[in-house]
Amino acid sequence: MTEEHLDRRKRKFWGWGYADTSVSDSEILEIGGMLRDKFGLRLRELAKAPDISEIELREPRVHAPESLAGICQNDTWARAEHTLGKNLGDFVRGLAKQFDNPPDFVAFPRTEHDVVSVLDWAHTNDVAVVPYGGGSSVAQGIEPIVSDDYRGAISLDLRHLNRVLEIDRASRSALIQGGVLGPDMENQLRPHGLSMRFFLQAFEFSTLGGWIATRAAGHFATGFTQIDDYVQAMRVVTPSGTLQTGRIPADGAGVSPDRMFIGSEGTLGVITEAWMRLQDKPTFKVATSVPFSDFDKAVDAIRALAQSGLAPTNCRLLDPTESLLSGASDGSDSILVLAFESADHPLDTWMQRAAQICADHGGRVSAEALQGRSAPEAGHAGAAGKWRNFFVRGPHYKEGYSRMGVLRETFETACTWSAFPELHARVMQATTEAVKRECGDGVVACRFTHVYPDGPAPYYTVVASAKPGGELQQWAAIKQAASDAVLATGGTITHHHAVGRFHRPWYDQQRPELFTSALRAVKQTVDPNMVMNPGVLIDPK
Ligand SMILES: Cc1cc2nc3c(=O)[nH]c(=O)nc-3n(C[C@H](O)[C@H](O)[C@H](O)COP(=O)(O)OP(=O)(O)OC[C@H]3O[C@@H](n4cnc5c(N)ncnc54)[C@H](O)[C@@H]3O)c2cc1C
Repeated sequence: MTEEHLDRRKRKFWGWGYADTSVSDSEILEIGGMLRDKFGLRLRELAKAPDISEIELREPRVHAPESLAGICQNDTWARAEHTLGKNLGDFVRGLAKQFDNPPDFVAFPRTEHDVVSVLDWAHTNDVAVVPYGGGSSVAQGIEPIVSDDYRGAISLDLRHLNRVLEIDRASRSALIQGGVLGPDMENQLRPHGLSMRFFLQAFEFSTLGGWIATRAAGHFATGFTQIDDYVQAMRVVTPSGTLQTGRIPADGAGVSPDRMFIGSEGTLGVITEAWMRLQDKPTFKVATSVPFSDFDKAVDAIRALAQSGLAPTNCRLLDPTESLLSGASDGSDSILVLAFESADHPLDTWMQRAAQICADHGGRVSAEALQGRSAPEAGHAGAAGKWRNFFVRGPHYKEGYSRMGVLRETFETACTWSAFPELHARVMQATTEAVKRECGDGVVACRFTHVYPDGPAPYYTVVASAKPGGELQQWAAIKQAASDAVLATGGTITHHHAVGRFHRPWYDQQRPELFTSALRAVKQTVDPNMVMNPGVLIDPK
């Protein structure tokens, strides 16, 4: 990919992806047909996507100073593009042309020095700064909503900090700039035979800095799941100065400075670079899918797998509704998508043992898997293939759901295995009741995205008919019921979607009070004027 290509390809100001690509109407209607036929949803005529000429933004409250003018833009496209994230409410508001909180301008730093200059100016002028990676936040992390205590708010888009700067082959790690998108990073690592293998669903339009700032969780279902495990060292620019942590494989020297910034969601500073742990490209892969007629037995099988030490790369359990939604089955079974990969050794022994565990718990395991081989339909075909395609295309469908009047959104959590049965029962009951009350129809589906020896990360999908103009209220009521049930039964408000502004009410309940004071003291030190992403994680002033 040439530099020109990286810099100039325009992203949509609303929706997902580049401005010159779109999911076709026929693809959206095909999904709509499935939802109508299988779940009885009421579809609307496809709404037209908004055109930039129809978008009206409030006048900018502040302007870039002369010294920064060369890296700043305040045209309607740039401001609109940096207003909304990628959750249901963002898509609904975008479609309704509601861009109420645009940044006053957008800064596009080309160097770390530019980042320092922007923060210096913002800090001195009481202007809030919202760091922006790929803008794939589903937690209102990038929407510049700030109080009148600030003279204005700007978005700091890091897309030009998009280079792999140095590779340490012996230590299998690389120094990478924070604004690089997933595919651009992998393209630069590939010639070295290396990969981060951190394929979160939003991989195409999210950045390394965004992953670190939100504690994202990627491709691996066990072992290395969250970005925390991949970070070796990092460099952060704060309004009080720049901080560089040391490159150490494991460090016992007190509280970890990396851990202070991982998950800070742009509230403490800007992650400009990080040394990241990489993987060799896997050459051995083995995969299968296992149907279970009993969801509870499937859960027991996954727990046994998670505690076995086998560490499957993929270990995703889809309940019958999730299987039906993704086309992985006809909805009568739960499906486990199971895979192992290695750059070093064949995996038949691992697969054999995993298949036996599944069979012991009632899974209908293929003869090939029991012999340690891939099932003929595994990977890119059959149930696993259908699930994979749906997963990869998923982000592109999001705007389509809103356009055809389908209320579709997800929420996720993590809990211990001992807490899971009650959490799942109460979450399903509270959410299903809220969905029926608010929408009159609809379903709630569950899958495990990640599993740990001590518990799963359950991920729920809601699909229902939307009330025209009432979608935000419908989802607010459903989300409230679901999140209250999650917290009441020992779950976290988010395993990997971050806190942002949207999850604040529950994060405020979950976070220990003394920790709030400590976090505030840290913020006071690195960001004394509280200009960094105010309203995210803790109250600004
Ligand atoms: C369809 C879809 C699928 C998704 N799938 C997953 C998934 O599988 N796993 C997962 O973990 N998440 C997922 N997400 C959520 C989202 O992709 C992650 O939160 C991601 O890490 C955000 O990265 P970004 O670069 O887009 O950050 P942005 O959305 O731009 O920003 C997110 C937050 O990080 C801050 N930030 C961004 N860059 C920096 C930086 N360099 N320095 C400091 N702060 C910064 C922002 O201020 C903001 O608070 C998904 C989202 C969508 C829309």
